[in-house]
Amino acid sequence: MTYFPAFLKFDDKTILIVGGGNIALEKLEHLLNFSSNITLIAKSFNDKIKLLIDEKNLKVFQKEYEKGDAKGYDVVIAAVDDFSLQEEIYFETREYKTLCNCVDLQQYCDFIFPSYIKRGDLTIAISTSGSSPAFAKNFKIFLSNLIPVGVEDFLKELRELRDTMPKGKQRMQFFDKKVKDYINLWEKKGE
Ligand SMILES: C[C@@]1(CC(=O)O)C2=NC(=C\c3[nH]c(c(CCC(=O)O)c3CC(=O)O)Cc3[nH]c(c(CC(=O)O)c3CCC(=O)O)/C=C3\N/C(=C\2)[C@@H](CCC(=O)O)[C@]3(C)CC(=O)O)/[C@H]1CCC(=O)O
Ligand SMILES: NC(=O)c1ccc[n+]([C@@H]2O[C@H](COP(=O)([O-])OP(=O)(O)OC[C@H]3O[C@@H](n4cnc5c(N)ncnc54)[C@H](O)[C@@H]3O)[C@@H](O)[C@H]2O)c1
Repeated sequence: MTYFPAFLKFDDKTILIVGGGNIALEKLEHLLNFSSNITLIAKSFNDKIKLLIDEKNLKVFQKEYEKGDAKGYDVVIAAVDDFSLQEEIYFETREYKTLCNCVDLQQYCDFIFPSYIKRGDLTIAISTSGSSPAFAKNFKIFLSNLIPVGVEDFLKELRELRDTMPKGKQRMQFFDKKVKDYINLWEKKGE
């Protein structure tokens, strides 16, 4: 199975994470970079996730998951250590047209989490389609070391110019050259 790579608008989505362990924490940390409208349900929460929940002032329900709890959310992450509950949550979300991610059951994922690098407006997302999350993570580290310091400032400059210059062929050629020059210079620095 290959996935369509897309960058989704998450800041207006309501997100539910079911689970309060290490994996729920990992998913929460990623999601907080893109949304703050996150609710959590779990029988228990570990200390690290509790700290983050308090710091970000998130909505929390310490309880056993019950059918119906996922209703009304745009996105649900089933991050519990219980495969049958993950499956149950997935089939429940079919009724609501909610996007679901089950941390152990890839066949029950509408989307999967990539490994990603974020430097200002530059985001590089890496997926192995689930073949090897360890590869995705380590390849991210490898790529991170290749990205020049200050790329976020260069992107800021490009955005400002793009907002002020009129659209058209000339602008397209200008940016193509400017970016090629930047990349050539950075390649030379790496020699
Ligand atoms: C990228 C990353 C993002 C994140 O978690 O946010 C992510 N997993 C990461 C780490 C990681 N996960 C696992 C290991 C142990 C080594 C190994 O197994 O390789 C390590 C490495 C480590 O932790 O060192 C174990 C694991 N992962 C999944 C299963 C279930 C299964 O395979 O059935 C099991 C087995 C559990 C077990 O063995 O019992 C499933 C998924 N994990 C995914 C994403 C999705 C596919 C991504 C892709 O490849 O495209 C997918 C399908 C669903 C999803 O989670 O959305 C994050 C790196 C973040 C970073 O640092 O950059
Ligand atoms: N997708 C990934 O990236 C990835 C990586 C490693 C592990 N995993 C899988 O993630 C799962 C979770 O791992 P973990 O380390 O976070 O486990 P954990 O034991 O630390 O946490 C499990 C959480 O689920 C909650 N929970 C369990 N049953 C519940 C219920 N009925 N209602 C409400 N909450 C309930 C517990 O209270 C706890 O907070 C494991 O099954 C593991 O195989 C996924």
